[in-house]
Amino acid sequence: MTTPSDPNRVIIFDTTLRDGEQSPGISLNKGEKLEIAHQLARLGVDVIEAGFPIASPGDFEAVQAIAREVDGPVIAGLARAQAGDITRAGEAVRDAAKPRIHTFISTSDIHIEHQMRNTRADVLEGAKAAVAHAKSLVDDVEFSPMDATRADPEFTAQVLQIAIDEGATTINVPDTVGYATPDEYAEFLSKLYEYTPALRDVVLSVHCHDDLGLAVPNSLAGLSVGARQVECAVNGIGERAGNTSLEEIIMLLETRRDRLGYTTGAVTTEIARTSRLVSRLTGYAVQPNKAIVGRNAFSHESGIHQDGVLKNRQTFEIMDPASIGIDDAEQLVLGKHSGRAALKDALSKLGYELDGQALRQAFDKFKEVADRKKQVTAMDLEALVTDELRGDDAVGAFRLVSYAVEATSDARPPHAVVVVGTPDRGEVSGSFTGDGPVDAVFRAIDAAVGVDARLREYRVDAVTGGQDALAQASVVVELGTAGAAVRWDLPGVVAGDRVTGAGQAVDTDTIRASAIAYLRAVNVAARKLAAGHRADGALEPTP
Ligand SMILES: CC(=O)SCCNC(=O)CCNC(=O)[C@H](O)C(C)(C)COP(=O)(O)OP(=O)(O)OC[C@H]1O[C@@H](n2cnc3c(N)ncnc32)[C@H](O)[C@@H]1OP(=O)(O)O
Ligand SMILES: CC(C)C(=O)C(=O)O
Repeated sequence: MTTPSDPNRVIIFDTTLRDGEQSPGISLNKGEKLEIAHQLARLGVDVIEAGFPIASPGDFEAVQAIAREVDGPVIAGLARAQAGDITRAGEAVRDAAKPRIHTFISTSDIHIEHQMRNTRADVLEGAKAAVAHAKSLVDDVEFSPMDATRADPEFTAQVLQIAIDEGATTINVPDTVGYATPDEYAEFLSKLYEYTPALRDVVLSVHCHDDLGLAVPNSLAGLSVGARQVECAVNGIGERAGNTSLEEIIMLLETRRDRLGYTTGAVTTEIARTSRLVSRLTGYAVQPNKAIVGRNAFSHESGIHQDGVLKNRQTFEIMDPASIGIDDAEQLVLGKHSGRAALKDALSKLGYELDGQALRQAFDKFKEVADRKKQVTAMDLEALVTDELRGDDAVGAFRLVSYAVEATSDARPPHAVVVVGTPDRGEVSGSFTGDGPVDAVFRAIDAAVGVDARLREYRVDAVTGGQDALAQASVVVELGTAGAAVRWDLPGVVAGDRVTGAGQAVDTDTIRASAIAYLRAVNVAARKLAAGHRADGALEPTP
């Protein structure tokens, strides 16, 4: 490839389809590799390392298909310093508009002695032959001294000199086992420049692994001493702990261009889509707190942060989610650390404009739920607010004060004791032994209040999924004066009237939600009775 004229332009070399695919459990077929390669081209990467053609017929075909079909980036195939590998890689990338062969051989003594079981002289010879062979097939040849950061820099420099002499146009210095620290890596590269001045005539590349979590900092350190190509993989996948994460390095360079001065050709708005595609096709989920593409990367949960973001996003955000292609980031996540500002904002998005006492009430309820529930979703919030807005637990109605239920798996039937606040008689209590815990609570309520309500419908739904989901209880009761022991005076109640009342309530505790819903249903029915409604809904003229 032609070297960019801007000296600070960083070449993005994507190895998702080669080193990324080396992650345990990942195996991409030709169609999947093509789909990812097309997306990488849309993302504007400069080089796609499409695979290791000697590895399998399938990988060869995938590299060949990418070379033939994907326009824009350089298409590279990896090859050991072996004639067969290089020939195969050459065949695979031949039809690309911009083909590259990337060949490598180790320069560390540990690899020379224990893996390749040969000598430094063999490595010098192997590198020379490999680069010469690759150069006979394509113009664009990249050479890597594998395990360089654990190798003798002088010997590595000697190998690099040979590779450059044979026509390598990019020299990539891998931290193969993710061992170097940023200072060491920068120093190592500086030494290579010192020992091999010809390195200034080619592109120096960095390829870092994340074994100690230093892949991105090491890549940045490499750039600081002159490297201008970064090898990286989407979502940071790759051998063992993975490679430099593509989205992190690109957004680091783009976001901190003010300080660092580097540019890339990346279309950053394609980052989120690329991450999702790679995650879906590889089966590798992205951790929620992953920088840039994690679900939480643009979310704020705590009240102080949310308040700041609502006032001005820059208070707690260094990047705009839209810049990586996220237009609908759920920025404010409601949980136990959230404050009124975020709650008010979330409610307003749901169409509820709450202030003053109503907001305070909703906030208290929200905190109560958030203490028991990891995250309060929009659906939870809506259920809570409508619950709160029903407001019929207030003055003039029955309201649940407390309940206790005893339910066991032995023969004893469940027993409930309930205390209810009444409009005119203070707190009254009742108890009942029922068929089930909910039945016991409902009948204990009847006993406390002094009604003979008939349960017509009862349903419990989970508002959202998960173990800590809010329960929404829906109850319909029928209440009548005929034969019922109604022991309170309601103005206008006519003997023989029967009416229905419906109530709903939301709580993390199913029994509590059920009890409140039941009392609300009783309140509604009692109000209807007082107003002279019949069970069929028609108005009964009161005498
Ligand atoms: C750091 C990296 O990520 S390097 C890339 C790693 N990626 C892969 O290995 C994925 C694809 N690999 C494969 O499919 C297989 O390993 C193949 C097809 C390449 C080779 O398979 P095999 O011939 O069965 O060899 P095997 O994998 O058992 O061993 C690797 C051989 O390559 C040799 N080798 C390793 N690196 C190099 C190199 N850069 N140049 C030359 N030879 C090398 C080893 O010394 C060993 O040779 P030996 O069998 O004579 O001891
Ligand atoms: C082949 C080389 C570049 C490699 O993947 C490594 O050393 O990690």
